Amino acid sequence: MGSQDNNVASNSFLAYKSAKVFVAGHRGLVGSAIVRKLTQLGFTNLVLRAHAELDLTQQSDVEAFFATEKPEFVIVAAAKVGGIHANNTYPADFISINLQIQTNVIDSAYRHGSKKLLFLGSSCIYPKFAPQPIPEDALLTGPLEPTNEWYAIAKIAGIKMCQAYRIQHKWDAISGMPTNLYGPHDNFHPENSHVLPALMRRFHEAKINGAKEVVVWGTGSPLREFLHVDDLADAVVFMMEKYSGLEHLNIGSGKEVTIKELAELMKEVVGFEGDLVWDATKPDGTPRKLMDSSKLASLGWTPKVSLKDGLVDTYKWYLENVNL
Ligand SMILES: NC(=O)C1=CN([C@@H]2O[C@H](COP(=O)(O)OP(=O)(O)OC[C@H]3O[C@@H](n4cnc5c(N)ncnc54)[C@H](OP(=O)(O)O)[C@@H]3O)[C@@H](O)[C@H]2O)C=CC1
Ligand SMILES: C[C@H]1O[C@H](OP(=O)(O)OP(=O)(O)OC[C@H]2O[C@@H](n3cnc4c(=O)[nH]c(N)nc43)[C@H](O)[C@@H]2O)[C@@H](O)[C@@H](O)C1=O
Repeated sequence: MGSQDNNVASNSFLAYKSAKVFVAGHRGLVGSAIVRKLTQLGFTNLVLRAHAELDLTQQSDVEAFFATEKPEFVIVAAAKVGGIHANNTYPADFISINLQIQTNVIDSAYRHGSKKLLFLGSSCIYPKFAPQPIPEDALLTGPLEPTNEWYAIAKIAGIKMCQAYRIQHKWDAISGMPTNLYGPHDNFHPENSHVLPALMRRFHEAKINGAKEVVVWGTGSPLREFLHVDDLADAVVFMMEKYSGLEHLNIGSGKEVTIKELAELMKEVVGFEGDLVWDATKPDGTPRKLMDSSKLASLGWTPKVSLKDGLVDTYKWYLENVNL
């Protein structure tokens, strides 16, 4: 599969900065980074709706929105998102809300004439014991990681829906599968967030309160691949311009660290001087999920932000915006 699928008309994205672009989920970690990137590039006609203005689980509201606005390009960064604890605790929300949002948006975008849509999944779509680094064709080759299988099933359905609309309707719907992300506008909730923002907040509060130790979940041995959200936004724009194919594409940094290494680095960046205590009653989740992002690399995209620089940047943002 090349970067272009010959059966589907490919539309330049970057040539028309006045084109109407709907970024669903623009207040979240990913959506806000995409809006920053598009604004920097000179896009002048972004269509944005906060959750309170348009609930994307409501089919008739989504339908009315697309009928009125008719966006030419659509990027789906709205979803019910959370870390290992949230995924494990609210499986019904993760499967049902995500299926509803993506089904409503993808179908309405197609029927109201959008030229191209990019759907975002996640590296959790792959089997728990997939070969490492994980190639795109490992999808649906084995059982999923139980802590996030409900979310993963919804995301797999999103990939398949884009493929089905491409095959049946010759419509330019593509999918990107990002690895674990972080950066400005992340969710810093103490329990429901991902590991990186959770630890940033916990170390920061421990430093401010003079605590002697910080509790970190699990054993510290799982490996994770982190990508700064500005790199992800860059990859999304790159795919909108350069990629038109049936297969989803992995979007990763290619660099993995253990959770223990992440915790030590976070401790250094935040400036906490106490000890780490491991809570092995909390789940580790999948042992390793390094993605093979060589297909995206072969089209010409590479990440730029190192984990250390990204953590420093994110902590600065946290101090200025969250810790008021
Ligand atoms: N964060 C990560 O590590 C990764 C994220 N991704 C993917 O990137 C995408 C974005 O994730 P991320 O930015 O982290 O998530 P966030 O939770 O930061 O943002 C999601 C956005 O979607 C909005 N949203 C949720 N439900 C609805 C709804 N019913 N109607 C309208 N808007 C809604 C949220 O609004 P509100 O907060 O008001 O509900 C929020 O603005 C997701 O598809 C996710 O799977 C993939 C891999 C890793
Ligand atoms: C992006 C990705 O995100 C999720 O999968 P995950 O990678 O397992 O996510 P996580 O960031 O929550 O945990 C990573 C590791 O870190 C450990 N860990 C330590 N201390 C804390 C802590 O304080 N909070 C959290 N959340 N984890 C902690 C934790 O025990 C685990 O070993 C799914 O939503 C999945 O669907 C998905 O797509």
